Amino acid sequence: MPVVFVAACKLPTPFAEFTMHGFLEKATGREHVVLSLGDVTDGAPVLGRVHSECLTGDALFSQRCDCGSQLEAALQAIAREGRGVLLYLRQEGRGIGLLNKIRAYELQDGGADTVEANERLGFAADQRDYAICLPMLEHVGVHSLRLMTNNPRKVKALTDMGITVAERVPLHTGHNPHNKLYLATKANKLGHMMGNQHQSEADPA
Ligand SMILES: Nc1nc2c(ncn2[C@@H]2O[C@H](COP(=O)(O)OP(=O)(O)OP(=O)(O)O)[C@@H](O)[C@H]2O)c(=O)[nH]1
Ligand SMILES: [Zn+2]
Repeated sequence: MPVVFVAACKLPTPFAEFTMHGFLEKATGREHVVLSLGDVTDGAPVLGRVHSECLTGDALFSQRCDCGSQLEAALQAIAREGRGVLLYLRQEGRGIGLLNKIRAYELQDGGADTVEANERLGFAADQRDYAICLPMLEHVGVHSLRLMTNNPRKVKALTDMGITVAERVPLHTGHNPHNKLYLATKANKLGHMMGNQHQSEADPA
């Protein structure tokens, strides 16, 4: 088992009182969490978000990306529904870590885009591995998601490991003048879907 469950507690937030489930990834020592709300074990597709850590956007209000705004919007949507899960994965900088992300930002300050910067540093454009999601979702009893994301590779990664993604729910928020090029590059080079169309299993356009 790549991750082991360690402990769970209540997590009151401005949006709702979630339950926070903590996990340890044995190979790396990374600590991940799932926030859950309501009964997510009844088998019906669960509104969910698989969020990759972004210290700058999630905690420090950076406008270089859309992460903080997406995190808040996802938690609000789950709270509105009264039911859902958010996986917070410690995959900072698409898996390259905070200091390398700062190196990548430095290159971007000199004109590189987000993909070129990673490649110049010797990394793939996206080094994330979603394998840990399966045991985390199994632990909280979720097998089917309505996934809030614009990233089709995230949908494919979860589907390939046996999670049903019943619907992709677009998550367009946090656009500002500082992240215009960043978002355009995600759409052009990383395949992110910037349209607002919801996609369901029955309608996999
Ligand atoms: N290497 C690198 N990582 C970045 C950069 N900007 C944001 N990130 C990281 O990218 C991750 C978020 O990925 P995104 O590509 O923004 O979005 P996503 O998770 O693939 O897709 P969504 O589900 O639609 O949000 C976080 O781990 C951020 O720290 C960057 O310029 N370089
Ligand atoms: Zn970010």
